[in-house]
Amino acid sequence: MQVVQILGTIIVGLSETEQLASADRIKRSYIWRVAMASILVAVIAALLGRLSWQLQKSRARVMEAQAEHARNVEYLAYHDNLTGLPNRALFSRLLYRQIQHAHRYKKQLALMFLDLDRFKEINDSLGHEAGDDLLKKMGRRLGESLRESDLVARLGGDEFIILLPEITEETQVTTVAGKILAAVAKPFTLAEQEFRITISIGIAMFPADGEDEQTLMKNADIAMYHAKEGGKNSFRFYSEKLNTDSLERLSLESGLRNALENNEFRLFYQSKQDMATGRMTGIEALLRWQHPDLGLIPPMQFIPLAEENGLIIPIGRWVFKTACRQNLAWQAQGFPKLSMAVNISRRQFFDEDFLKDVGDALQESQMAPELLELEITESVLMHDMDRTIGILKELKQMGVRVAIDDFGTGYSSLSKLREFPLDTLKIDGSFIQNMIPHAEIKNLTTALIDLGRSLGFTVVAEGVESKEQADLLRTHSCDQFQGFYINKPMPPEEFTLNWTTG
Ligand SMILES: Nc1nc2c(ncn2[C@@H]2O[C@@H]3COP(=O)(O)O[C@H]4[C@@H](O)[C@H](n5cnc6c(=O)[nH]c(N)nc65)O[C@@H]4COP(=O)(O)O[C@H]3[C@H]2O)c(=O)[nH]1
Repeated sequence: MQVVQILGTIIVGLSETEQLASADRIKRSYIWRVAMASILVAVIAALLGRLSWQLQKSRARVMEAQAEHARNVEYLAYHDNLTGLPNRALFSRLLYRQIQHAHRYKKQLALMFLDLDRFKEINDSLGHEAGDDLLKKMGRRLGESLRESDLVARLGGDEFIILLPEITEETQVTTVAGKILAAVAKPFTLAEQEFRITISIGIAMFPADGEDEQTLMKNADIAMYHAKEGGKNSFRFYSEKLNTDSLERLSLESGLRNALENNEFRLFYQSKQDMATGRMTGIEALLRWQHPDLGLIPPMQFIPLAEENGLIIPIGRWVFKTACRQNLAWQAQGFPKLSMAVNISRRQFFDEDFLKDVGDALQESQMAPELLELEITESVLMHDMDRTIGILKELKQMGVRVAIDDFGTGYSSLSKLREFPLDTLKIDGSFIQNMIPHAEIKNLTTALIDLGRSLGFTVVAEGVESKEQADLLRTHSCDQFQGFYINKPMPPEEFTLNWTTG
């Protein structure tokens, strides 16, 4: 078409230069348009290329994000999100593999079950944040006291588990357990305060104490339970004997269920004295279980069990009814009117029928409310402050007295103590028994006496065993005391006899 135009121009008779100039213009315009078209095509191609590259990149990003998500899900499924340690599921897998390996190469393994002593108390008194903080710090400390090849995991709550592979002799395990106890013994800073924490460790060995995961875990748990029973802050290897003891615990539990019906509980009584005059000021009722086969069982062996399974509620009801009745019986026999103290466990105190049960016991026995003193521990006090204060106020309205028991062993916030409507502060026996040999405990005990008195409480020293202790307490203006130095807890008949003659 353009060639025809050029020929057309020549035909109309223009000079050669003019004709060439015109053809040249048309040619340049043609080249320019071709160049523009090529650039356009190149730009479009470049844009398309970039688009496809971006598409590929974003596809790769999506795939990477999906992989990352899958990795996160897997991490969360196999790790404890508080401490970042492997969780039960991952530990179980790794343990299974290690057992197979140890089996094939005839090696030993050690499984350690760890449980924090009194973790609940810390959680309850300092709050869950401090409890979580402690668990995180504990996880880190455990990791630091082990070798790379050892494995530590958190099973949940305050339970940790450790696997030591390639053990050749038991002493290696003992060394590691000692190292762990020492690492944990250093103070922890929680809620800006320093705390000392202890743990109990139960150890089961592969293959001696079990050849599969379940048996090893169960036996390490049994050993841990016995380490706790034996005074906490210690470790214990599993043995057949421990297993028998655990079976005994089970039978104890089933026996406890029938003990109330079978009338197997007894109350023993211990008196309190005025420090200055030596006059008897009150009586404490202490529970015992007269087991048909095992004999007289002290409360600490079955009360935690009764707390766990809820039996403490009917047992506790029986305790304050019996104690009120006994007090009235003594009054009827002509003995002076004295206060009767009864221990209340946490589960009982927060039970919805608690106030009604106290009221019923008073009404039924016709004992004056001001003669009933309920002893609660520091951990009850700090568990749920608002609720506790509400219950204490209602008890006050009923005229009942309240004592804080085992004072000094918990984590009471001293500044909060004044907010509770309490009457008596009982200093724990462990202070009294250690204040003569240890000057710092003596100072602490006298500080507790001063604190209690300054808050207007009656201060009672528990567990006084010697004249020396009683004399020291007297010089520091303690109000009353209780302990083997005066008398041991005894059955009502013996108590009556003692009262008559003493
Ligand atoms: N080493 C020593 N110990 C002394 C001395 N004087 C008294 N004790 C013992 O110290 C414990 C004092 O009672 P607690 O601190 O309330 O501690 C009580 C209390 O927390 C709990 N408990 C006892 N009876 C009941 C009850 O009826 N209900 C509830 N919930 N808990 C109870 O069981 C704990 C232990 O009671 P028990 O074995 O009777 O032990 C009693 C008592 O026998 C002494 O001079 N030296």
